[in-house]
Amino acid sequence: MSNLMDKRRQRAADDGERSLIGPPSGDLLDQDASTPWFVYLLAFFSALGGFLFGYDTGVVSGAMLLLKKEMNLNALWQELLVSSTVGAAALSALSGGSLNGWLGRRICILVASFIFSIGGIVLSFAPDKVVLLVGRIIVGLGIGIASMTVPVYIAEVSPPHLRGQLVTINSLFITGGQFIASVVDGAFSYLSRDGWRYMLGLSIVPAVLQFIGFMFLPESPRWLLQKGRGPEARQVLSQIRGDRSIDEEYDTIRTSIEEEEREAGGGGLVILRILNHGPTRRALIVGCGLQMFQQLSGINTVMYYSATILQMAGVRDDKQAIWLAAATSATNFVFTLVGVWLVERVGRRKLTVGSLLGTGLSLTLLAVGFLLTALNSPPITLHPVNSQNSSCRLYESCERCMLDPNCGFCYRENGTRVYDSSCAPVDQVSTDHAAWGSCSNQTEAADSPVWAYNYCPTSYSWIVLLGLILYLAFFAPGMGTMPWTVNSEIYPLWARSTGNACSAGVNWIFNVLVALTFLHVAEFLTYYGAFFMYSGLVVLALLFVLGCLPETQGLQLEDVENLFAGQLCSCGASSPSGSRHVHYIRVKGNNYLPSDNDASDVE
Ligand SMILES: O[C@H]1[C@H](O)[C@@H](O)[C@H](O)[C@@H](O)[C@H]1O
Repeated sequence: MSNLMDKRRQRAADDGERSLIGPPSGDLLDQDASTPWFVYLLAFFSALGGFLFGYDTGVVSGAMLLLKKEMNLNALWQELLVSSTVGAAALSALSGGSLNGWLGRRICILVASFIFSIGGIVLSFAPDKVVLLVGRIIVGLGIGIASMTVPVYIAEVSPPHLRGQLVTINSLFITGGQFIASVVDGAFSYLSRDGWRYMLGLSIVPAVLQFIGFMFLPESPRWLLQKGRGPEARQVLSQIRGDRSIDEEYDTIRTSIEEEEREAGGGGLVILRILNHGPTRRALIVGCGLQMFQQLSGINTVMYYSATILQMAGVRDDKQAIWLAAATSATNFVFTLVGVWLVERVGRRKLTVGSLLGTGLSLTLLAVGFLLTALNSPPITLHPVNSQNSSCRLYESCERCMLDPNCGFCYRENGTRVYDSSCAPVDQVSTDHAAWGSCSNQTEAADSPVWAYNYCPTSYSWIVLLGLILYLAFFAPGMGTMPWTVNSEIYPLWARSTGNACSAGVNWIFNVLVALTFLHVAEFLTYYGAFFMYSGLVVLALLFVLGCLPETQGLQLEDVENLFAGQLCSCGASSPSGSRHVHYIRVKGNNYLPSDNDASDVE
């Protein structure tokens, strides 16, 4: 298929020479033309899917604080309510590929927003934990479809020079959803009865808004053309491109679909065709690799663990911790905005490489903070007699005690001095207090002992806090956004739905894996070991990106495939300008006659 791109580029160059206005880079011309507001409207309504993804994954932590008290949820049920959504998202993202190719992007977004609405209703009226679980699974099904469809839809309707920015807006909406969820969690945490119903139910508002919006918004012109619905595609394209001539873009898409279909060899399972075809196979490896490394960089662990990091730093009050956790999501959101701003300025590759470098260093800083904390872990001074038949009596220091999920560290403090410390078993119903002893009934009194379930008091908490902020500042603009953006643009049309379904599925699978393994990894490797391990994984990610991620900035979607023509890890070497498709604008009565409608001479 790279031959076909070469042919097209050759023709483009020839045409450029013939053109009276010369062969300027089409990207420059595209950038000069103003972008119709309609494209922004489309991006906004689609990105509501990203918002719901962020809201529904983020809101559960605050809702759980209330739910576990009201419904007496044990650790297994809490785990189930969190992971079931992510697990369901993995399954629906994987199956969303065929749905997307068959029904189209628009219908899939409508289906996702319908599912989100039903999920929100089920959750907010749930009478018991089983119905809650059903609601969380329904919401997960919506998240999976939205996470793979929305970036594809935005990429397909965007003009090339804005594509990166508009798709990255979807990631901005994801972190925005997580931020709003944390604010809603904070606000409703004061409502101890039924507060969770509002937290979980509020997602109905954006879901319904998106559903109504998409009843009136058009299908992707690329999908329409692929289905042979040319006139409709032409109509949508002229609607989203405003006054600009769409002939060149329309013909490029049409020709490329025809050539793709001829060369990729029709029938058969798309995934098998992808695997048998070098360039798409390589694109799939890059896409899935990016999504895998996004999760292996530990973002969700760091976000989830931020509440504990804040407790380590001395925040004792529950309410204060909830609001500071909102500040963590706000940091993630603000730095995603930096990504939206940078993506069309520095390109995807540089942004990802820079982000990984910073992420790796911040993870190392986090690990060093935890290492210093462990090395200076306070000793256990009290060994109450009734702890004899629990594993907690075996530990001599806070570090070992808090790493055991059955135990917590109970102590008093005087300034930075820790005294009267013991290792006590955790209450089976709630990890908020010990099963017995002085930490079993927590009071607000200033002299009451402190119950540290999964952390140790330390004077190095500032290093950990600094590591956390730096981590988010580096992760969010690059690794938080680029895996979604790059995946929306690296596959040819025939492989786009399936490619995105696979890579989004990989994202969700690694999301569950990291979440389910973190506590065990911490138990075996300690916290600093776990964070050193994540930094090691980031080094691998960096090597992968340096070797394999080509720059897709400014290219028309139809030309991106060409970047994967060579050996897999020579991708990094390809320069965008070397493979850039040459466009030129047809000027009526100048280099373009109204009767000139031959696709072959417009490329
Ligand atoms: O891109 C997003 C974003 O970075 C979120 O903060 C994270 O929770 C998701 O797992 C990730 O896919």
